[in-house]
Amino acid sequence: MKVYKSLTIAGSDSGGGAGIQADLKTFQELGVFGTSALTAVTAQNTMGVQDVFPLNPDQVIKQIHSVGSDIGVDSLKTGMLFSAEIISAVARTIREFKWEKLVVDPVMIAKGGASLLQQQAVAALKQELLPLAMVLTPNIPEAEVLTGLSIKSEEDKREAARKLHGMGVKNVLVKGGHEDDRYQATDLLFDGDGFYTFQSRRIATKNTHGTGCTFSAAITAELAKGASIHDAAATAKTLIQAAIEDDLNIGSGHGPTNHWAYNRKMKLNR
Ligand SMILES: Nc1ncnc2c1ncn2[C@@H]1O[C@H](COP(=O)(O)OP(=O)(O)OP(=O)(O)O)[C@@H](O)[C@H]1O
Ligand SMILES: Cc1ncc(CO)c(N)n1
Repeated sequence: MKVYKSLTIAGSDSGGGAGIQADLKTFQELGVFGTSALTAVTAQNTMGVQDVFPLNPDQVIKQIHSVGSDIGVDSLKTGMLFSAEIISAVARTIREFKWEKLVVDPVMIAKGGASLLQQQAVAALKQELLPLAMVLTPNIPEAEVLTGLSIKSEEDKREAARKLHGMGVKNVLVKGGHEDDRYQATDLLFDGDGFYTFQSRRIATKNTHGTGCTFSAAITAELAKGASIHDAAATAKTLIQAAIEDDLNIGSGHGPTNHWAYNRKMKLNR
C-alpha cells in the first residue's frame, strides 16, 4: 500500500481546534500520514490566545530537515509562521528540498484578535513564500492585507485573486467565511486561466475556530494523493461543511469543528 505523507509547518493550538492539531487530525481523516514542524507554541482555548511562545528559526528548520531527510513529503502546508526570520528560513528549506506541492495559509490574526504574524513579516511572506506556493488560501482580511485592496464584492475578490496570482502564486483560493452573506459561504479559486466557485449553505454557529487551518490541511492531503487543485478544493469544501455542521460545542467561546465528521457523513451518503 502506498502511504501518502503531508507535512504541516505551523503553530500549536493547545485547545486542539486550529494549528498543528487541526492539520494532523485532518490529514488523518483523509487517510494521509501527517508530520509536523512547530513554529510556535500558543496557550490557547475557545476564548482566545492567552500567550504565544515562538521557536527560533533553527529549531524550526531542524524539524523540517528531520522529516524531509527520512520520512519524505508528498505535500506540505504552512500556517502560523509568526516572524520574518522564520519565514525566510522556511522558504530557504522548501527551496532546498525542491518541494512543489506547497499550500500557504497566510495566517495573520486569531478569531479573538491576537496577532499570529508580526506586522513586519508580511513583506517576507509576499517576497519569499508566495512565489513558492502552489496554492494560497487567504481569508478576506488576509487577502486585503496582502493586496492592499478593499474587498466588498465578488469582483473585488476576483481582482485580489488576480493580483495575488501576479505575485507568483499558481492557484489562489480566496475563502468567503468572513463575507457578509447570511445564506452562503462562497470560496473563489483562480488558477491563472479561469475562476471557479465553491459554495455551501452558511451555517449559523459561533463554533468556527480553526476552519481555515482545517480547510487548507484538507487541500494539502488531497494534493498528496495526486488530486488536482480543483478536486482538492471541492473535497476540502465538503469536509469543512461536514465539520462545521457536526457541532461539538466544546468550551464557552468559539469552539472547534468536528474533524471526524467527514468520513461519517460520506458513509451515511453511500
Ligand atoms: N459559517 C460557515 N458556514 C459554512 N462554511 C463556512 C462558515 N464559515 C467558514 N466557512 C468555510 O470554512 C472555510 C474557511 O473559511 P474562513 O474564511 O472562515 O477561514 P479563516 O478565517 O482562515 O478561518 P480561521 O482563521 O477561523 O481558521 C471556507 O471554506 C469557508 O467557506
Ligand atoms: C496556532 C494557530 N494557528 C492558526 C490559527 C488560526 O485559526 C490559530 N488560532 N492558532
